[in-house]
Amino acid sequence: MTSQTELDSAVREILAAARERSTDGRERVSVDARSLPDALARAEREGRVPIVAEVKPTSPTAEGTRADDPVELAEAMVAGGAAAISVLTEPDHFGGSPEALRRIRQAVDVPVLRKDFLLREAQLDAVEADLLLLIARFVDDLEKLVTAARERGFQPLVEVHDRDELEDALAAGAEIVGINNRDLARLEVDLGTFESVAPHVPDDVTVIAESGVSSPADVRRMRAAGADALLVGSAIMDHGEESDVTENVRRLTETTQ
Ligand SMILES: O=C(O)c1ccccc1NCC(=O)[C@H](O)[C@H](O)COP(=O)(O)O
Repeated sequence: MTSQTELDSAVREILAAARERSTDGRERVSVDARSLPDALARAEREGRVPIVAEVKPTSPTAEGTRADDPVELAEAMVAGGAAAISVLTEPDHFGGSPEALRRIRQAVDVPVLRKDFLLREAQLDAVEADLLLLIARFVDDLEKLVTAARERGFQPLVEVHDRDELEDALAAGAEIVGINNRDLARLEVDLGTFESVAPHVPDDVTVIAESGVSSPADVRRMRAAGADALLVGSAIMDHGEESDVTENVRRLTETTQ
């Protein structure tokens, strides 16, 4: 785990809030998950770039907040060809909620990823989702949380930012790895991160390029570097302009080589 003093102040606040959020009275969930690898394969067969489109009302680096109904946003993303949907459930810094994810998963038929800052087992039970994000940098016992996620039926997506974290993720049994181009210590984005870490991911592991993808040229770059899928939030949500989410997704899913 990274020392707290090395982290951007916004990330320190996010983690502090995650630690304090109550998990009282929760029952353990049991999920019948929709397969992400199957959804990615289907997009490939149908000639779409596999995009995991993110419902992210706001963020510490966003220029504003989108107040649209999250279900309408997710449906619009699927209409644009998204292979899966990622939903921020963090309430204080990203404007998300477990309830928004629950409604979205009911409304769409693609896999839904719960994107949050999960630090301990009881936090996994807030809502049913097909995939759960576990950030290697922030989790003390990654193998324990990967196992706990699988016991509930979730597909864990383990996020890494460098080779050491990738080794930790693989040692913990990760079968789906996200390489985050955003350095969560400084919040700077560099697509070169994916290019440097992805060659070390074994062929039988699904690898997703996360963050900083905003154009067809970025899509081509990440695909050339080996991305099985791309996770895109800001460029689709377009917080400043509030442009058409379906068109924003379609521009990426229809990217040709
Ligand atoms: O997006 C942020 O501002 C942010 C700030 C602090 C911690 C995490 C943050 N983002 C989490 C993500 O991983 C992204 O939402 C996701 O990968 C999509 O990235 P993007 O397409 O660049 O919005």
